Amino acid sequence: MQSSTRDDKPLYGKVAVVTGASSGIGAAISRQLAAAGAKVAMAARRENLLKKIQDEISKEGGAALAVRCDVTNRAEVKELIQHTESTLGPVDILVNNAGIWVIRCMKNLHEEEWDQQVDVNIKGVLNCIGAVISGMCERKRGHIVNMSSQSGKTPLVGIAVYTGSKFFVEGMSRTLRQEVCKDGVRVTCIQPGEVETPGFARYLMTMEDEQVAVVTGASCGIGAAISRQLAAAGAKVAMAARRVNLLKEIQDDISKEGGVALAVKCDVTNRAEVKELIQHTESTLGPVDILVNNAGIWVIRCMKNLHEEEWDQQVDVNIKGVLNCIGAVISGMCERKRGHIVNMSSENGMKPAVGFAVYTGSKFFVEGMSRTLRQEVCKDGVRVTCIQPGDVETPGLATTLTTMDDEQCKQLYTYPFPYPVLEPEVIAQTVLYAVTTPDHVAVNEILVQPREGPL
Ligand SMILES: NC(=O)C1=CN([C@@H]2O[C@H](COP(=O)(O)OP(=O)(O)OC[C@H]3O[C@@H](n4cnc5c(N)ncnc54)[C@H](OP(=O)(O)O)[C@@H]3O)[C@@H](O)[C@H]2O)C=CC1
Ligand SMILES: N[C@@H](C=O)C(=O)O
Repeated sequence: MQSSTRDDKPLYGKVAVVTGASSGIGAAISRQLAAAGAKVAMAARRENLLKKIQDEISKEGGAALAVRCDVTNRAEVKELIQHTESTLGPVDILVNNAGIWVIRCMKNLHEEEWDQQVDVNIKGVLNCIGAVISGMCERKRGHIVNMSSQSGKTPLVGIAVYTGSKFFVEGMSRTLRQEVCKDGVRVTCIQPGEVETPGFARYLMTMEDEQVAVVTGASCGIGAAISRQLAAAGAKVAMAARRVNLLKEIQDDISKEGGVALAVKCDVTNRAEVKELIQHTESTLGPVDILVNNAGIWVIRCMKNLHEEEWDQQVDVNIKGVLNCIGAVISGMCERKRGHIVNMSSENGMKPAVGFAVYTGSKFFVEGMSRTLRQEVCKDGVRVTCIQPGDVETPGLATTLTTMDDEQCKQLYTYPFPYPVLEPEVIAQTVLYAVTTPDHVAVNEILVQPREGPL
């Protein structure tokens, strides 16, 4: 069995187990992980299909192992992991992809189908986690990726038991994440919409053609990282903020790297300035393909302390500023039948946090508006993505946490954090991933947090 020889591959030397690997998403995941340098144990009941994929991966210079396994059989799952570990090494990544669904209303009472879906989608996932979790925690390293579904978030007539099983995956995953986050183990849920398998092999994260992106809040922190990343991927980037001196420094850096960037002074709370930003961008770089609404501010202070001017500032930037930018690009994007709006939300768009009430409200606004806008423009060729970061090391984070004067909040939040937080580049990568997927693909939400700071 050949294994990856180049150690510049991101998963070089890692061992991955992928269930449901004989077709569809599981086969595509296996190929992608092998191409990234991992040694992949592919598990499914149809061993003949696995061996075909194994041969294809080997011809590409990858390392794959075909293992017949029915995930509903705990003994077979334990054998799968033992065989993998003795052949390839300790398991670093488990992808619980095996799953089945039947489209039939419950009132038609095909209870044996209920049992089958529970056995594969719930017990099968638990069997696999049970076989790897102790080893991962002992090694202080591991990643469990559970294939959930859009049905893990919203109900759909005819697939009640399937939906229930994916809600199980979501709930169990969120709890397991909290349990093992300090053991060096990460837990990720993937929530696909309809997927036409067989898979597609095009490598993501590269831009098909020169696209024009506008990034607000680009003078530092996450916005600066996004600008650099998009420019490096080939986009022409208009960077907007009030501190144009900082923008110009970043523009120079990008130019030295051979990229194309424009520094534009703009206060997103000023609608006229935003319209001028877009007009200048379109006349200089071309029609706007991507808008990244990144500019945002927050103040850590309990509402009862009544700093109402801070409330207004956060509403003006995080809500009105976002609306001003969308208002300046949405018609053009719909006319061109092409566009991508990326709204920088936050983990605080998903949960409350003492001291962040108005900020949290602004991010909940972003989430609700984005979900609705997405439905309005999805047939106009326009996509809307929300990025939901946990704590990210930026000037904003450092400033707000070190200048906090609210006693109640000072008891709650320490800085630096007791665990590693995210780098701005990590968030920039999520934006690049979302905007480089093919037009028919919509990455709607990406929640990315410090491993030890899960929701
Ligand atoms: N850091 C974190 O932990 C997290 C941040 N986020 C979100 O990420 C985004 C960026 O945060 P982060 O990089 O940390 O913040 P920073 O404070 O480091 O940077 C904020 C950026 O926004 C710009 N900005 C602020 N107000 C305005 C305005 N009125 N008009 C134009 N630009 C403005 C600033 O530029 P200038 O002052 O030059 O105008 C700066 O470039 C925000 O939306 C934030 O809510 C979400 C989750 C976590
Ligand atoms: N880290 C928060 C801002 O400080 C956020 O999650 O947005």
